[in-house]
Amino acid sequence: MYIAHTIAELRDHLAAFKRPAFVPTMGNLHDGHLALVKQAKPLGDVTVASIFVNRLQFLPHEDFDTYPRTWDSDCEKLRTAGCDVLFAPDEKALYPEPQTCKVHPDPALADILEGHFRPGFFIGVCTVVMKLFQCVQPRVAVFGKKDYQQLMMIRHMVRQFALPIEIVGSETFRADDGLALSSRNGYLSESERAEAVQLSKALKAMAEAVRAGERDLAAIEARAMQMLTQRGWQPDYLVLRRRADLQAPAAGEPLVALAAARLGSTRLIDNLEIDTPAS
Ligand SMILES: Nc1ncnc2c1ncn2[C@@H]1O[C@H](COP(=O)(O)OP(=O)(O)OP(=O)(O)O)[C@@H](O)[C@H]1O
Ligand SMILES: CC(C)(CO)[C@@H](O)C(=O)[O-]
Ligand code: BAL
Repeated sequence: MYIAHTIAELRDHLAAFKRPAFVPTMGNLHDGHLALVKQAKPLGDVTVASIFVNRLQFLPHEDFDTYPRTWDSDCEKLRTAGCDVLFAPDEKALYPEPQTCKVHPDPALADILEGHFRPGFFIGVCTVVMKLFQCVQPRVAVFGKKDYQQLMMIRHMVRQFALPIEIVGSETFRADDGLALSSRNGYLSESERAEAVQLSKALKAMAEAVRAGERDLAAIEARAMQMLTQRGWQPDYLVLRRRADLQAPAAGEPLVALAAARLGSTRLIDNLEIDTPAS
């Protein structure tokens, strides 16, 4: 696996290829990330991953400084997964001057849910992804559905700027008990880790209620909220939205249940696409 630490090194190396398939990450890699790399492999003539903890998408009180950085094991995992190129710039290499020119994504999608609770988050994400896209110039890029709104945001950005990049969404990789794998799961204590499964259970209960034909979506959301709150969680949101734009659904529209909640000091997100439309 070739490791590029600068944009120049990356461009020199990738000049020999026509169809890079790209997986951007913030490192501390787990099997969910590796599934993305394996999915990317047959889609291009070279598989590129990036590791960059992007300061622009963290609020001042968030975990930028403590975000787990596990360089040696990340490299080993990427090699084993068959990654060909790792782009791992430091902040000076990717942002040699303050990044004052930013991508401002559509507020209708960027300012709700994650964007509401993490103001500016999607400006930071879209700006770094746009920049990484300029560096790698991929033909295809793979993102996880675990970060559902992020995937939608990137698809929208790519469409609006007519970027010649196919965006592939990869199914959420879960632990045996149903917890979505996430780097931030590493912050959980042993007892919190056992409790963490309740987030996906709350989403499943919402999906079951929709499947059973319950029409009052607000009541379904309120029950899920109460269930987690009673167990000591602090939910930011637990909602049923239409898949097209994550707005309030009307009858007959395909749904997705989305959640973000804090367990102790760890904030987890998850979501579930629901086969049955709103009734
Ligand atoms: N369990 C998972 N299944 C599928 N894709 C995932 C999973 N976890 C992360 N990804 C995807 O991997 C890419 C990089 O994500 P990132 O490095 O932020 O990992 P993360 O585990 O989501 O970290 P965090 O805990 O900080 O949210 C994103 O496209 C993300 O959606
Ligand atoms: C897409 C991304 C790598 C941008 O920093 C990050 O938001 C992530 O890891 O999901
Ligand atoms: N996994 C999305 C990146 C973030 O939470 O900062």
